[in-house]
Amino acid sequence: MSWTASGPRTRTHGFNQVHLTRGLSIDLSTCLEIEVEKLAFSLDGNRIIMDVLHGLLNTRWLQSLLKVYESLHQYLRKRPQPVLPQASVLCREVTEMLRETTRSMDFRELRWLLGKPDFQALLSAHDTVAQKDYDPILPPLPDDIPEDEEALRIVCLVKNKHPLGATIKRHEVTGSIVIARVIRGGLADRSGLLFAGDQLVEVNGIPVTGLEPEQIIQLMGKSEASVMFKLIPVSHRPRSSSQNTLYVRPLIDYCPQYDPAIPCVEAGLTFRRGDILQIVDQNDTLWWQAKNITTSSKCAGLIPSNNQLKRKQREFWWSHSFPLHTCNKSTLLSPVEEEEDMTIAEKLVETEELREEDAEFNGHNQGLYIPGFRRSMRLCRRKSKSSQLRSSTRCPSSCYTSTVSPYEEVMRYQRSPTDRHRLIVLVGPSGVGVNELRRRLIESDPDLFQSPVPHTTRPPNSYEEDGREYYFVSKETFEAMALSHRFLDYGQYKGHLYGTSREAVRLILDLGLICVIDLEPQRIPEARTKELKPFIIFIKPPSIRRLQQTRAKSRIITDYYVNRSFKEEDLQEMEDVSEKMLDYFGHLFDCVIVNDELPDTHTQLLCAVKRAQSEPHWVPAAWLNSDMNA
Ligand SMILES: Nc1ncnc2c1ncn2[C@@H]1O[C@H](COP(=O)(O)OP(=O)(O)OP(=O)(O)O)[C@@H](O)[C@H]1O
Repeated sequence: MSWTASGPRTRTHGFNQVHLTRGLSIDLSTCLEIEVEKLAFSLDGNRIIMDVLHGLLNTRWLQSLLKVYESLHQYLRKRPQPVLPQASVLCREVTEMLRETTRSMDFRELRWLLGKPDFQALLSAHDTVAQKDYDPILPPLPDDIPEDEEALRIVCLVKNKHPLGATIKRHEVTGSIVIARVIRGGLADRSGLLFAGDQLVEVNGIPVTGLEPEQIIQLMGKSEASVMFKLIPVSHRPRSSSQNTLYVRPLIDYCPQYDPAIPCVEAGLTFRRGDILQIVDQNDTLWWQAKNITTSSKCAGLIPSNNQLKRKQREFWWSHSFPLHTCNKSTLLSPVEEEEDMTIAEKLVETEELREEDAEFNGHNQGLYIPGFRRSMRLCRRKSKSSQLRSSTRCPSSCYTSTVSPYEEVMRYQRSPTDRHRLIVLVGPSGVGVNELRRRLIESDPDLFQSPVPHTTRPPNSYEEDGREYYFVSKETFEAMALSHRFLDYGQYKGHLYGTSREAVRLILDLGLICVIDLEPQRIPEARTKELKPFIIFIKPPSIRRLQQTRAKSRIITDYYVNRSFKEEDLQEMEDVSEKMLDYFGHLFDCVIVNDELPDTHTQLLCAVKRAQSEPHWVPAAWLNSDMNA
């Protein structure tokens, strides 16, 4: 059809004159065409608008949508009725008739076709729809239902592909079989007819007296569509707990299959460290019921209670021990330890070392000074990072787990525009690009992002200003600050102490800016406070192959005179350390970003930082409850 902007043609139907619901006298696309023609008239032939409208009308998707719409309309008008409600009966009759005339090959083939299981299934489906027979057929109720309804209850549950959602046990005193627990959200719970403590009398008409719980389970498994229970209701139903819903972040992995203590493995809930669990039932002191929000589990499952976990903490089903150890060295590194961290090669070339201000990026960029990027600061951090990661892997878990709850209570927190910004913490293996990304972030908007000025015991150089490159303090002052936990992290490099203080961070946050720091993962607990509400971003290396490709021209910061390029073993170590960090500290990371192509990573980081400040995230409940210590 050709379109002109010359005004209406001969057709005079108006869109609003066509009654769509009373049956389409013309089809919908014709109707729209007429409307567009009318518009052409009123738009005085505006060709551009008309072309747009015609283009739209002729798009494939709109045409398809209109076809669907019209088909549905036709269906609604016709309201098709089944020709006969029992096609399978007719099929049987035809098959019988064909049996009597078996001479012809065609008849035999037709009989074979009609008898095929898929054809029979098709007819059965047709009959179900034709008869609108969607309800399951329940077995008839027994005749001998006692008059006192509460004395005995008959419950018939229709099975589906999900488990029943209840466990049974033998009562310790009476020896009778009782419902041990009803799993929240499961079939039994949704029926509202089974309760913990109900005594089981019969299953599918078979008395359970003398049967073992396992035999009863088998009995239930045998019934196909439904299962019928005869029960003596529990006299005192436990009142459904009115506690507020509790959310926790487990600090361990848990797999019911490896827990010999769980009352029913099938009812157990698997979770990983760092998942978010919604605790829906705490009535049992040993086994709670929870849903895994992270894996979107619909039905609750059993998880060990806090007390149970603490009791079990040394048993083999702990797939990972919790890595944060209170015994981690909080004292300052001794010179001897520092010495140990240096390789032989580094010691040999010590005379050639760079002055720290000669580093590749020392904070000066186009008139803007960004503190915290000096070589000494970074190298001291790297040394303490590697030594502490080693010490945490050596240390037995018992020193920590005996004192810390295996579940951390969490809540949703969304920063309000009047709150201070959340502290942004970047974590990653050495060389992955944490400093590069931090620098790019700050340079992208220095009026919003800032890095705290570190403290050092090193004497200032002539060109340095106190409070710009560093806060220059005495060793005594530094040590006193460290002892009173005023540093988020600190370390020693070539006899001098370097550290990032809470005050320096606070100074930035108080200005309404976003403070960005990098931390070694062992120091994250120092920063996880109600005041700072840190958002922790893990910078992960890509695959070794991608590292080889992307880091071909990159330089690794060293003690040497020249920062050298990455060697194969550097890349491998980066991967290994990254795995370890994720393994030990993954549950503390709010976000993981793979640093593959630098510009992409920078964009992702920027988005993550914005989300941290404006979207809700799970945080420790202690950060939000005024009566809890944080
Ligand atoms: N995605 C990337 N592609 C290419 N080069 C990169 C990428 N990310 C970082 N680099 C480069 O890799 C080198 C090391 O990065 P950077 O100094 O930021 O590491 P780091 O994680 O801060 O290490 P450290 O903790 O040891 O100081 C730098 O030369 C940096 O420019």
